[in-house]
This record gives sequence, structure tokens and C-alpha cells, in this order.
Amino acid sequence: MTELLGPLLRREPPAPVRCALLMGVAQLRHLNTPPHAAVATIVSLLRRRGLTPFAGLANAVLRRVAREGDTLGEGLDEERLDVPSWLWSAWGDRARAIAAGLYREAPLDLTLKPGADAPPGGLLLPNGSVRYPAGTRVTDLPGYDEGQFWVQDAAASMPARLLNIQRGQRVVDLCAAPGGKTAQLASTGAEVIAVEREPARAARLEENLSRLRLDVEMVVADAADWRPRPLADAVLLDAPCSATGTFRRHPDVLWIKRPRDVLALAEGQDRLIDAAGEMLRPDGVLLYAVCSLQDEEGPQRVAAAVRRGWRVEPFSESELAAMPEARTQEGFFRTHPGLWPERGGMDGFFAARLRRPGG
Ligand SMILES: C[S@@+](CC[C@H](N)C(=O)[O-])C[C@H]1O[C@@H](n2cnc3c(N)ncnc32)[C@H](O)[C@@H]1O
Repeated sequence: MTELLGPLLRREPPAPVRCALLMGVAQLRHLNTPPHAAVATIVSLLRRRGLTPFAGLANAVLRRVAREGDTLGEGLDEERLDVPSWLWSAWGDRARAIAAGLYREAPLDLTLKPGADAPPGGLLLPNGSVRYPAGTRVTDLPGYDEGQFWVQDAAASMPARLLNIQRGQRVVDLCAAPGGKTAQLASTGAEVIAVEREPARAARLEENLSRLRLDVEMVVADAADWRPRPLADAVLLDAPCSATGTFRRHPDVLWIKRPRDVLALAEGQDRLIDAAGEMLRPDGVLLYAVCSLQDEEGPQRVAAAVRRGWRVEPFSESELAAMPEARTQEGFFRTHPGLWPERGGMDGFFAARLRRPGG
């Protein structure tokens, strides 16, 4: 949008005026706002902010964008321009496919409790999630109050499915709130301990589990310090991350994160992976997951874990039969918002299965 605006301005306007113009361009180009409404909104916004001298400029520029927007935009590589350069480079040859997800609003995906019926109007996805159009309000769907399902993007539902936990096993769910993965684990009949550091988020997790009528042991603690007794058969670590994979729901994430944030998060991820190692019985399994598109938080964390003695246990083709496009050569699970374009995309996720060092 900045590139579209540039040639229409003879000199750089003050920052608030530029912001208002960008809002106008976004309304005209992306939100299908009728031109008169977009122009009137921005002009009146400028007047109310004491920027009346710029009202004429806004009027002229935005009318021109409304009239000639398509011609003005010709030759601009919108996908490239809508992604910060450092992320575009970091995404490498996946960048264009990932950026395609920028222009699709995320649908609403549900995970059903075993045996529950899907509310009408949904599309059953190959992985078992049920998809509803963007904008659907989950609380309006029949079965919500009875705890028959919860909101969880199709890609986000895969790590817990891939852990393939069995009834009676003891599983620790680290970094658990708001509890989508906890609910999946608890639905298997496993003994689940959910660990969440933030008390307010832990309270939300408890509320969610109570609506779902699922039984879980809750621990409010820092996963880096807490240890279970007896040790666990499996740990699911949904580690705090840059969350770049969630940009369809949180578009600002692409613009507020910096490369140094990713590096700091990676250090924390290594610490939590090794903490998980101290929670597992010998030969116990760790499912490491992040909703990040960044190599530093995915494959590079696994490579670092291998250097510290962890073993990778690749996901097989049959384990990922429902989402074959998500299986990497190394046997990791990796998705991005450009996948499943005909079905409405999915979040970006990374997951790998690791065996405990010395196990
Ligand atoms: C990505 S969200 C987890 C989403 C969740 N697993 C789900 O499927 O609904 C990350 C969560 O981890 C929590 N968290 C971050 N660092 C933590 C730590 N060191 N120990 C425990 N919880 C932590 C955050 O408060 C946040 O609620």
C-alpha cells in the first residue's frame, strides 16, 4: 500500500496523515468499502484530529486510488510487498506460497469430542477437523454449551493427534492454555497433567475444560522448573514462539516481531525441550510443536536437540496420511497458511517427535 501511495504524493505528509491515507487505501483496495464512504471517513478523521489542511489532499489522493487503483497497482508485487523483508528472506522458497495465505480470512475449525456430532453446515476435513466459514460464531453452534467441541485450527490439531496417546498413559501438556491440545489429550482417556505459567490463562484453561467436561490435573508453574512424580510416558511441548504461523488471525504478528525476538525465543525453546527431557521416563516421547514458520524455532531447534543427545523419530507417511503435504523429508510436520488453498488454508505449524536422551 505504501508503494501504491508513494507516486501520488509530491512530498511526504506528516506521519498521522500518511497513516490515515493508508487506512483509506486499505478500505478501498482490500475491504470493499464504497469509495464515497472511505473518502468521507478519512477526511472527517483528519478534520477531527486537527489536520484539516490535509483534508483536500486526502480527498484527491483517495478519489484517485478509487478510480485508478487497479492501474496504479499494476506491476507491483503485492505478496512480496505485504511481507517484511527479513521474513520474506527467512521463508526462502516457501515465501510466495506462505504469503498467498495473507489474502484469505481464517475459517473457523472445530475439533470434536470423540463420538460427538458436528454442528450442521461444516466441512469435514481429512484430518477430522470440521470447518465453518470465516466469521462463524462458535457460541452460536448447537452443542457448544454441552461441550461437544472446541475451536482449534486444523494444523494446530495435528501435534496432539501425532502423539497418538493411549488410554491410561501419563501425559504432560506443557504451556497448556487455552487448552486445545489439553482437551485432545484428555479425550483419549489418558491421565493428563496440564502445566501453565500464567494464572489468568490457567483459569481460562480450567473454564474451557469444565465446559468440555474433561478431567485434567492442572498445575500453575513454570515448565522450566516443575517436574512430575512419577515421570511421564509422553510430553507435549507447545512452546512459546514468534507465532508467525498465525498471521491470518493476527496480521500484526508479522510487523511487530524482529529477528532478535526469534533468537531469544529459540533459547527458551531449547531450555523447555531439555526440561521436558527431565519429565520423561526412559524412552519417553516428546512432541515438540510451535505455531511458527521460522526455521530457527522448528528444524533448527530439533537439530540443536539432536546435538544434545535427543533422537528424532520421524513421522511416517501413514501417520500423516490426512495431510501428506505437511510431511517434510526429515519426517517433521510442517504447515503454512498457503496450504489447502481450495479448502481455505491452515495455520503454520511445526512439530517433531523426539526420544529422550539416554532413553
Ligand atoms: C502457544 S500458547 C499454548 C497453546 C496451547 N498449547 C493450546 O493448544 O491451546 C503458549 C502458552 O504457554 C504459556 N507459557 C509460556 N511459557 C511458559 C512456561 N515456561 N511454563 C509454562 N507455561 C508457559 C503461555 O502463558 C501460553 O499460555
